[in-house]
Amino acid sequence: MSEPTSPEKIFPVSWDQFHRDARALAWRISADGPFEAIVCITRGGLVPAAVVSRELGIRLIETICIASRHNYRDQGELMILKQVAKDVVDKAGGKGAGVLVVDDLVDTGKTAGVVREILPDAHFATVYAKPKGRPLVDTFITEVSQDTWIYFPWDMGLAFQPPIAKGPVG
Ligand SMILES: O=P(O)(O)OC[C@H]1O[C@H](OP(=O)(O)OP(=O)(O)O)[C@H](O)[C@@H]1O
Ligand SMILES: O=c1[nH]c(=O)c2nc[nH]c2[nH]1
Ligand SMILES: [Mg+2]
Repeated sequence: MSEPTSPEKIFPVSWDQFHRDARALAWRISADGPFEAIVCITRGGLVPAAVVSRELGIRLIETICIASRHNYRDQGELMILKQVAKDVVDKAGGKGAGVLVVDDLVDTGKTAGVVREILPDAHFATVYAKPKGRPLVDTFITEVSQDTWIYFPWDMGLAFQPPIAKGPVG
């Protein structure tokens, strides 16, 4: 994905906002359960999975470890570093029924597509969604345009902001 240049194409999310949105996601999927287990897509799915598991009382948490962006924003070859444990797949009749898959966002849908192949009957939930990936998730909270980059709170720190009247720096 190319770097978004105009300010309206950047979507920064604070911890507070992320917590509210993850909790809203839990509310939205609460009627679709009960779920026996959460499969969290690391690493981004770890944070919403913690919030959703607390809200819905789900204590069986499994991971599937996937990396697709090896140079921050550039999408490369998708690598599955760790598969879903067999007992979790088997628990769900082999296809994921009763399993909740959680990730922070769906962008191109590549990651969600790979996990769907493993757990086709699971319920897929992400906090944010972009249009290309949206058909691959069952529930999400906020949609942003495809050329927006979402900045998550764990990737950011406090920084000085030059006054608007000074114009762009550099
Ligand atoms: O819909 P896609 O185009 O596949 O992109 C979405 C995925 O990309 C990011 O993960 P990434 O692979 O960057 O790893 P991370 O979760 O460890 O940050 C994000 O957390 C999603 O899992
Ligand atoms: O921090 C991120 N923001 C995004 O918009 C995005 N899309 C894929 N992967 C992403 N990571
Ligand atoms: Mg991820």
